Amino acid sequence: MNHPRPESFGARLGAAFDAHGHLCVGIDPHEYLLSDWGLAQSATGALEFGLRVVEACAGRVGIIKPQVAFYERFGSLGFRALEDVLASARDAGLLVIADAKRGDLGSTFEAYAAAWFGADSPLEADALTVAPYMGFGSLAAPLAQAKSRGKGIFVLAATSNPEAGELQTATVSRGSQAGSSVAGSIAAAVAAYNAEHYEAERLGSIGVVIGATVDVDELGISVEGLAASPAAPVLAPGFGFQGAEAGDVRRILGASADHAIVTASRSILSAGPGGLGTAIDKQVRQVSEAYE
Ligand SMILES: O=C(O)c1cc(=O)[nH]c(=O)n1[C@@H]1O[C@H](COP(=O)(O)O)[C@@H](O)[C@H]1O
Repeated sequence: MNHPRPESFGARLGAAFDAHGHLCVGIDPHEYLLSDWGLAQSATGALEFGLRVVEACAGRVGIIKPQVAFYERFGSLGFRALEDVLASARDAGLLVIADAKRGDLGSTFEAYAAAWFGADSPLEADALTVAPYMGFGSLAAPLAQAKSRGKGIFVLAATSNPEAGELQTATVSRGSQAGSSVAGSIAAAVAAYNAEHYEAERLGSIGVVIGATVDVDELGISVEGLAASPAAPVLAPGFGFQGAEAGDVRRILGASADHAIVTASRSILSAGPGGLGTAIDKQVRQVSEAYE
């Protein structure tokens, strides 16, 4: 069933929060998960895996996040499988964040945006994760394309991996954000972009990635700045397998928790195909209790 979609990504995200809460299920067909699920180590196995997750998510959550790398590893057949998973998610009315963590400069980034945002692209998704480490200005083309096509972008700011702090706490030496941490400068740039380009909306369409395992104060991120209207959505992976608990989302993200996407992959997917629905229901309950 195809639902008519509101115009901006931020508006669609707000509708998904209202209808289904804040949980996002990641689709990460790790090698060991394909084995545990009794599926082949192939694009066909990853396709079957993705389709079953989409089926279990439909009606239970509003947002999914396929991890592109687990499809890319099977080459063109893997991309074909991902295209089918994306099509099935679109048909199910799920909001799709393609986790491809793309990062490049100007005109090259424009081509990535065409791949993930193009209306006639087989890889079309609602939003894309991007890396800003070639400078926030390198995101100009995808930011403009996101705006014109009603898509969203999640910019890595403070990632959940333990080694990330070495770079992301470093001090920016030049420009309008001089003196801020790298993570803080990205968060501030995203907030400023939303204020300028999505001023009339409750939620901006440009978000940040903040791992649920990080200390936002130590990273120099202003969660109040992210929560100011229009609020920046926060994609927060790190729940479950990486150790963060959904019940702690308000403590971890403070004022920006209200606009957070609570993301988990392995902790849910390890329930296997038979237990997936129950595992999602349980996680949805835990997340909604955290928001009561
Ligand atoms: O952008 C992401 O989604 C992401 C950012 C980050 O800081 N940490 C992080 O774990 N992720 C992704 O989120 C997913 C986490 O998976 P689990 O640890 O199994 O829940 C993986 O697909 C990661 O690539």
